[in-house]
Amino acid sequence: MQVLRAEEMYDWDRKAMESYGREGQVLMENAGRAIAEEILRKFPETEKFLIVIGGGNNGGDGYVIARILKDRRRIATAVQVVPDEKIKGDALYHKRVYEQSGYSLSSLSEEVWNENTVLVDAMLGIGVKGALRAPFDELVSKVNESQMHRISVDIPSGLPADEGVKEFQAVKADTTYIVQAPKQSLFLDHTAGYYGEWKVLDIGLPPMASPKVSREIWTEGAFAESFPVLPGSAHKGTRGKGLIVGGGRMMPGALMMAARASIRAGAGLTTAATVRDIIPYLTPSLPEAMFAGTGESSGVISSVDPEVLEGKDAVAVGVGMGREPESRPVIEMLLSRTSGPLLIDADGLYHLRFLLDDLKKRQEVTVLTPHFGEMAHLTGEEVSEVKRNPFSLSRSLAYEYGVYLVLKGPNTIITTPEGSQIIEPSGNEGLSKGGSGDVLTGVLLTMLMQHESPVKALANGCFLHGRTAELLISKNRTVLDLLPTDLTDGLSLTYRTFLPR
Ligand SMILES: NC(=O)C1=CN([C@@H]2O[C@H](COP(=O)(O)OP(=O)(O)OC[C@H]3O[C@@H](n4cnc5c(N)ncnc54)[C@H](O)[C@@H]3O)[C@@H](O)[C@H]2O)[C@@H](O)CC1
Ligand SMILES: Nc1ncnc2c1ncn2[C@@H]1O[C@H](COP(=O)(O)OP(=O)(O)O)[C@@H](O)[C@H]1O
Ligand SMILES: [K+]
Repeated sequence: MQVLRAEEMYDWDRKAMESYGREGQVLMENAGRAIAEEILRKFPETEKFLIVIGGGNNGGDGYVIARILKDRRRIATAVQVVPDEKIKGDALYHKRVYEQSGYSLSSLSEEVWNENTVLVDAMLGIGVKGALRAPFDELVSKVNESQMHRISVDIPSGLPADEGVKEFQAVKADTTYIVQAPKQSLFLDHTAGYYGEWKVLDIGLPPMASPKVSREIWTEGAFAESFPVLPGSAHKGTRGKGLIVGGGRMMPGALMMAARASIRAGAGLTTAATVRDIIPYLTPSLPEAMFAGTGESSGVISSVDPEVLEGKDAVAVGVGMGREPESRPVIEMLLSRTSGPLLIDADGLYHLRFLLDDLKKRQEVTVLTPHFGEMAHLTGEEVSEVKRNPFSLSRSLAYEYGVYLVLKGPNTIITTPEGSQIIEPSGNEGLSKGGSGDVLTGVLLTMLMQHESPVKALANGCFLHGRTAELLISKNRTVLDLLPTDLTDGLSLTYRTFLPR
C-alpha cells in the first residue's frame, strides 16, 4: 500500500477524473458511504451522531455520511460550521442531495456536545494550510475537550498530511477512516498519535492512475511472499557465512545478542570478532558461533585482520564497540575491504561521521541502521528535525552516500540509494530497551545473506523483529518485561506463523 503526500493524493484524484472518467461526485459518495458503513459497523447500537462539516471536500464527505446515517434511522445532527458560500463543487452537490432528502442542518448549540453521541469530524481534510482560523481553532479545542468518541474523516482536522510541519492544532481522534491511501503524517513521531485507531478505505480511485511514488507499507503478505525458500539441499554456505565485529570489555552483551540473533534467524555460520579476553566468556552462550580475536587498545577493538573477511558473505559492525577513536580504523578498513554487504550500526555509526569520504567512495552494498539520535548525529540535524522529516532526510542521506538506510523507530523507514522507501510498522514499546537494536543487527545480517534484494532483506528483517515482539506480547510477555534476548528465541514464533514450511 502506497503512502502519499497531499499533492500526490490530489494528483491521483485529478487523473482519475480527467483521464479515467471518474466523477468527483461519485468518488465523494464512495468515500462518505465507505466511512458511514464502517461507523455503523463499529457502533451498531449507538443512536446519536454529531457530524461537524467544514468548507472543503472533507465537509462534502461529511454531508454524505450524515445522509446515510439518517437514512439508517440514526439520530444524526449535522452542523455546517462555515458560511454557505464556502460550500462549492462536489460538496455543494452533496449538500443539495442531503437537503433534497428532506434532511436539515442544525446549529452548534451546547446540547450537541453530549457524551452519548459519537462525533464525526469532517471539518478539514488534507487541504489544511497554516494556523487554524476561526471557527476551527476554537472548535478543535472544544472537540478535544469533549468526552465523545471522535471519528475523523480521512485525517484528524488540522493535522498536516505531509512531513515537515512544526506547529499545528488538531483533533485528537479515537478512530480515523483514511480515504484511499495513508498519508505521511500517519507514520511521524509527533503526528501518528492523533489518528487513534485507523483503517484505510478504498473509494474507487483507479490503481492505474496512482502516482508513481515508491513509498510503501511492508505487510505480512509481502514478508511471506518475498522470503526466500531454503532448498532441501541447503548447506551452511547456502544460508550464508556472516561476520559481526563489535563488543569489547565493557559491552560484550551487544555482540552476544547480535550473533545469537543472526544464528537463530537462520545464518549458516556466524563469526563474532572481538577483543580476545572476552571470548571465553561469550562461548557458553554462543556455542554455535565461531570467534575471531581482534587487536585491542584499553579494552576496545583497535584493529581487525582483513583475513577474517575471507569467505564471509556479509559483515556487520558497531554493536557494543564503544566510541573511542582507537576503534575508528576498524570501520575505515571494513569500508574499503568488505566486498559483500556491510551493515554499520550503533557506535559504528558514531565513527562513520568522521569517515564520510570513505563511505562515499565505497561501491558495494552498505546499510546504515540509525535510530533518530544516531541519524541526527550523522546528518548534523536536531533530533526533533529528524523526527519531523524522516522521509526526506533519509532520502537525501541514502542518495548522497549511495547507501541503504534503516531509520529505526515505531515506524521504521527503509530507503534505497535510489530513494525508494518502505515503511515497516510492526513492533511495540516493549522494544524500547537497550539491546533490541543489537538483535535487529543480527537478524538483518542474516537476511542480507539470504535475499537477493537488499531492500527486501531489510524489510523482512525489520518485520521479523517487530512481529516477534508483537507475538510475544500476545502470548506470555508484556511490553514491560519483554527482553531483547526473548526476541531472539521468539523468532521461531514469527517463522512458524508466517512461513509454515
Ligand atoms: N481522492 C480524494 O482525494 C478524495 C478526497 N476527498 C476528501 O476531500 C478532502 C480534501 O478536500 P479539500 O482539498 O477541499 O480540502 P479540505 O477539505 O481540507 O478543505 C480545505 C479548505 O479548508 C479551508 N482551510 C484550509 N486551511 C485552513 C485553516 N488553517 N484554517 C481554516 N480553514 C482552512 C480552506 O477554505 C480550504 O479551501 C480529503 O481530505 C477527503 O476527505 C473525498 O471527497 C473523495 C475523494
Ligand atoms: N515504541 C516502539 N515501537 C516499535 N518498535 C520500537 C519501539 N521502540 C523501539 N523500537 C524498535 O526497537 C529497535 C531499537 O533499536 P535501537 O534504538 O538501536 O536500540 P539499542 O539501543 O538497543 O541498540 C529498533 O528496531 C526500533 O524500530
Ligand atoms: K477531518
